[in-house]
Amino acid sequence: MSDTTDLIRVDLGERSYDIEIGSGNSASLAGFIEARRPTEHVVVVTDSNVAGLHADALSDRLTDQGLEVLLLEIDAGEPSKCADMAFELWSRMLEEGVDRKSVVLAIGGGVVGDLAGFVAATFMRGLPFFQAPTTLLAQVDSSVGGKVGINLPGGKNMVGAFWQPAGVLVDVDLLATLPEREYRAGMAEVVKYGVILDAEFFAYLEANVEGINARLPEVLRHVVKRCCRLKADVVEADETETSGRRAVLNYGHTFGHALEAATGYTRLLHGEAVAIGMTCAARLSEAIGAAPCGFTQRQSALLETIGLPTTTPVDLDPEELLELMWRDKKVEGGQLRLVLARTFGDVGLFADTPSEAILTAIGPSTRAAQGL
Ligand SMILES: NC(=O)c1ccc[n+]([C@@H]2O[C@H](COP(=O)([O-])OP(=O)(O)OC[C@H]3O[C@@H](n4cnc5c(N)ncnc54)[C@H](O)[C@@H]3O)[C@@H](O)[C@H]2O)c1
Ligand SMILES: O=C(O)C(=O)C[C@@H](O)[C@H](O)[C@H](O)COP(=O)(O)O
Ligand SMILES: [Zn+2]
Repeated sequence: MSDTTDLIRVDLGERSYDIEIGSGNSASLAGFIEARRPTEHVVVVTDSNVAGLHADALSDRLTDQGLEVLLLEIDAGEPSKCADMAFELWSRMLEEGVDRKSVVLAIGGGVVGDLAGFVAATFMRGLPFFQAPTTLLAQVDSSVGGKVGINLPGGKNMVGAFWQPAGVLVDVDLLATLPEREYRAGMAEVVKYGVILDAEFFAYLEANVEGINARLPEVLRHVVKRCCRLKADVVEADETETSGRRAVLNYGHTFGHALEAATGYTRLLHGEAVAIGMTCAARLSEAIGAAPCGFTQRQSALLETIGLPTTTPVDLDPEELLELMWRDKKVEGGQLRLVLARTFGDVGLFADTPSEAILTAIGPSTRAAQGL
């Protein structure tokens, strides 16, 4: 373990918590939990990839340190973020005698975190919940802020809750085993933070693409810390997405979630869908005159250098995608509200965007061209 860890405080009154960021610090997970929610029993939720790589060993360590551990493993992948899987976890917890003194610990990526958090929020009307994120995406975004939930076949994250974790322990060393494609997908959310909140951070990413692609530890630590602080600030200002401030975190997501649903949650990773969605949002921002000419080009250049997709798959029908976009949780009073950009570091909610402009921003479709 490194000598130093960084602590980021998420200030939410009685729901406040720490994000601890370090290298090798997952070795002290038991102490991190017990210092915040004294307990004897931990329900560890993980997935079939993370189990053998990290979660089994971390669970053994918790046991060695005196905690009783129930280890629950789900199949890896987005399709597990569903009602059937939540039902299976609730049922196992009931059978195994989990009670209100137990805590739930997610060890995995955003799928594990969102699902385990939803189960924690609902089992016996709510158990304390900890996150030990193991993907870049989860370390910079999904483990922070308390959005937990599951997908419906027709809509992403359609059932869920705001259930803040009692603590988040980020060990960047765990990223060493992350497959390249998953790492790049996490970078999409990182780029998002630069675009929506911090032009200087966006420029830092542009200047450090080599270090990013090489996963240099100092670059990773800086990236994780900056994203967590930026997200914490937004969540502190608008915990439950009521005032509209939190909606900025949704940049690219109305398009992205439609792409994920249209492809059955199996073809595109969330981060890949967000990268394409951010490109659509940027194009639309320019088209309506909100963002200056060249904005999309600069954003796409960074996404593409990192190896992320920026074009809508040609077999998808823009009209069908637009229909799916109307299921977005930001739809209000019969208006589709989209997060669009004014410039780097400055985005906001826009209503009344003409459908034709949205369809054009989604991009050309060979299906439409073929009259399908
Ligand atoms: N709650 C939020 O605020 C929020 C924010 C962003 C995204 N999300 C959600 O997060 C999900 C995507 O998360 P994700 O990208 O982490 O996907 P994921 O959880 O599916 O993990 C990606 C893949 O990496 C594997 N993996 C995880 N850690 C690993 C490691 N250290 N080494 C090797 N393999 C590892 C997993 O088994 C999986 O196959 C989506 O459902 C998205 O909607 C939620
Ligand atoms: O935390 C948030 O708020 C976000 O919007 C972060 C997003 O990256 C994340 O994908 C989130 O799950 C999307 O939320 P949703 O409310 O649009 O389902
Ligand atoms: Zn996201």
